[in-house]
Amino acid sequence: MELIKTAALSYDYPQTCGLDHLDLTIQTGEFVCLMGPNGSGKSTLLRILSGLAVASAGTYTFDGQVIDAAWLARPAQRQQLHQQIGMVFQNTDVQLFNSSVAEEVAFGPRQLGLSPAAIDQRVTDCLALTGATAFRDRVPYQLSGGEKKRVALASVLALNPTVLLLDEPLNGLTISAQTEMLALLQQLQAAEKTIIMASHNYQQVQTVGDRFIIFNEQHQIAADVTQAELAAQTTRQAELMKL
Ligand SMILES: Nc1ncnc2c1ncn2[C@@H]1O[C@H](COP(=O)(O)OP(=O)(O)OP(=O)(O)O)[C@@H](O)[C@H]1O
Repeated sequence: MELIKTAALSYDYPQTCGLDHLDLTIQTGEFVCLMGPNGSGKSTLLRILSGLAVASAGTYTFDGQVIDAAWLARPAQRQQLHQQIGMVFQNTDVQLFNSSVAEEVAFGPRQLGLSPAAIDQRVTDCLALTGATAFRDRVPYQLSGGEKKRVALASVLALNPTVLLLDEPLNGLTISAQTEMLALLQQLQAAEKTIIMASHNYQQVQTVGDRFIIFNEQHQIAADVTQAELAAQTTRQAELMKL
């Protein structure tokens, strides 16, 4: 099913272009890797898809609904989108603000009005899933970068979103933690989540992504290819290895 669609979507920052005329369609259950040089627009696209930013021109449609400034201005609608689309930020410090890890993960489910027992169950499950159970009583702010990533993912999963947006989720993780994170994302895809992940590390993600959307320095899509298509494009692969 067509879940996400953008048509001629552009985004302008005050002094620079963020995205230039993007046309893309993402189906439910796909595992999409966004790749490309620094500043090419990957984070900007994730911010628009999550509803944190609004396109300067063109349209963004999620699950048949056009998401624009007017639609997002209604708090109930914005909350509905944020429940369906979870985002793990590149800088996890911006999303961790509670006094303990357990509180951090409980925050979203509490906003949804779940019972204390149901909240506790979600916290326990999501911490176990992300390998963060040992940090349950720690202060999120004092965790290492890699530990913060797991807690951020746990807090996003606690809302049971259908789409997961991840901005460089492997940064700051050890090699074994990167492998665990990718295995977890594949497990989530198998549970019918749609995964959209920005990454620099082609070597790490080449076997997990179904599809690779590659940006160029002009903030446009340079290529939109399946894993098999990319595997046959040796020059492009060599370029991605250098990112
Ligand atoms: N808050 C901002 N204010 C002004 N310009 C910005 C801002 N954020 C991003 N940009 C600019 O928009 C363009 C796209 O940036 P974006 O962060 O989306 O790229 P990216 O592909 O995610 O980069 P990276 O790989 O370095 O994270 C860049 O030219 C960047 O300098």
